[in-house]
Amino acid sequence: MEIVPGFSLYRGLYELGQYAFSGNAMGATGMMWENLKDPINGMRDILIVMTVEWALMLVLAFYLDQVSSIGGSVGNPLLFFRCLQKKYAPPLQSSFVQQNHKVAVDMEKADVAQERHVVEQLLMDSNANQAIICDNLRKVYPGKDGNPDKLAVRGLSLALPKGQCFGMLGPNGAGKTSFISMMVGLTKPTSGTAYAHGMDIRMDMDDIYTNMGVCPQHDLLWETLTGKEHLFFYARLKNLKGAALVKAVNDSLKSVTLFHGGVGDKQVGKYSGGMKRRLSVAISLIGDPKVVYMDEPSTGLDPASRNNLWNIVKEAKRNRAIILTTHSMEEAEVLCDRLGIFVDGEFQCLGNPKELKARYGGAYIFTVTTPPEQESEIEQLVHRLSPSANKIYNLSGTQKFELPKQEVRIADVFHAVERAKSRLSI
Ligand SMILES: Nc1ncnc2c1ncn2[C@@H]1O[C@H](COP(=O)(O)OP(=O)(O)OP(=O)(O)O)[C@@H](O)[C@H]1O
Repeated sequence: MEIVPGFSLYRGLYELGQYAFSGNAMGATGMMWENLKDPINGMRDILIVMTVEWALMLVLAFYLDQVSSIGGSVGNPLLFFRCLQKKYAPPLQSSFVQQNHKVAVDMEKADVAQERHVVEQLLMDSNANQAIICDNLRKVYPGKDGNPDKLAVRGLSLALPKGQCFGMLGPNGAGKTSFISMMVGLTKPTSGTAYAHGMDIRMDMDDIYTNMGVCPQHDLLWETLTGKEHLFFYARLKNLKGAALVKAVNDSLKSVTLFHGGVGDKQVGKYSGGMKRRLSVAISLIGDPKVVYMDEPSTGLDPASRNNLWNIVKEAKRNRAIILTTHSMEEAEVLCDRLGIFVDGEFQCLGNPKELKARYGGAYIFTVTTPPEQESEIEQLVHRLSPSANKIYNLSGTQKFELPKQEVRIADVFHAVERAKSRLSI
């Protein structure tokens, strides 16, 4: 019975009480140290049992405490020990991780680290006059249906002055739209923040909106409204009124070449893709916003419409800060003063487009336009010239390929094209 902690405690107290009672009656002392050895009172066994049980209960209490904090692994004690091992494992040596004989070094690229440093300095300087400052911006989408969390943007730091167009160049799923969504207030950052002219995107979004323009990735237009009506609507949201409102709308239509011939008065449903995209850009620029975000503004446009749109953006960037996302290095080169290659939620490098191209560009870009039915012949020709050529663009007969520099000679490409001209309409 004494193995049960409550009974051993009771037995010990009882024996102490008995000794005290009889000692009191006989004018002697109560229990002494030497009485502990007496096998009749069993005090020694009681103390041993209680000491051992105290140690066991301590371990059990620690286990239950850890299990409840790990979350429901009572049925799997191994999981507990694995977690414990992980939790109390010695820290890894600095940023070196030895994995399967490969040494991975977690090191931020020099230009990205430099940008982070600039941002830190600017944040400490109360007179800093930057149009946009992003401070360690992170976006994590919680995992659903047992899938792990998705880290879409991993600690992005960026400073952008007025008059600069910054390009974010990256593949699908890199996190460009997630970044823009945070900047325009569609989603909240998981951590970090950003400032547009000193206003915090976490608290001052209402004020930021009055000075911000957005060209979303997909045109958000009403098919039954005219281009002009769209611009009137958005201009009024920017508090334009009276003559200033009419002038702003007409100037805007002219700037995107939708003014003449009454195009601005046609319903948007009748617009071509290029016209819709130009209207979206005009909407983003109406009301003279000081900060503009453009998410892949030229996606899906033919070369002529794209050039047209590029001219509009070039003109627009003069007195504002623009952040533009794109898949095209060519677009970034034409429009952007500075460029960041954005992959897997973080910048891989930052710099001006020429600098980055000189540093990393190992390929020629070969663009060719033919009637659509001759596309496959062009593709075969390119692969004969350069077996590992990569097609990066294809739209109604216009194809663009990346040819690795070490695989082709420019002269061979020109000769091949000259010969092909006799059979193809290049
Ligand atoms: N609401 C969401 N919930 C969960 N995951 C998301 C959500 N939105 C985006 N993601 C994931 O985050 C990652 C980044 O997506 P994002 O759309 O920002 O990339 P992107 O660079 O804009 O791609 P694209 O060029 O195709 O538009 C992707 O893996 C995507 O699947």
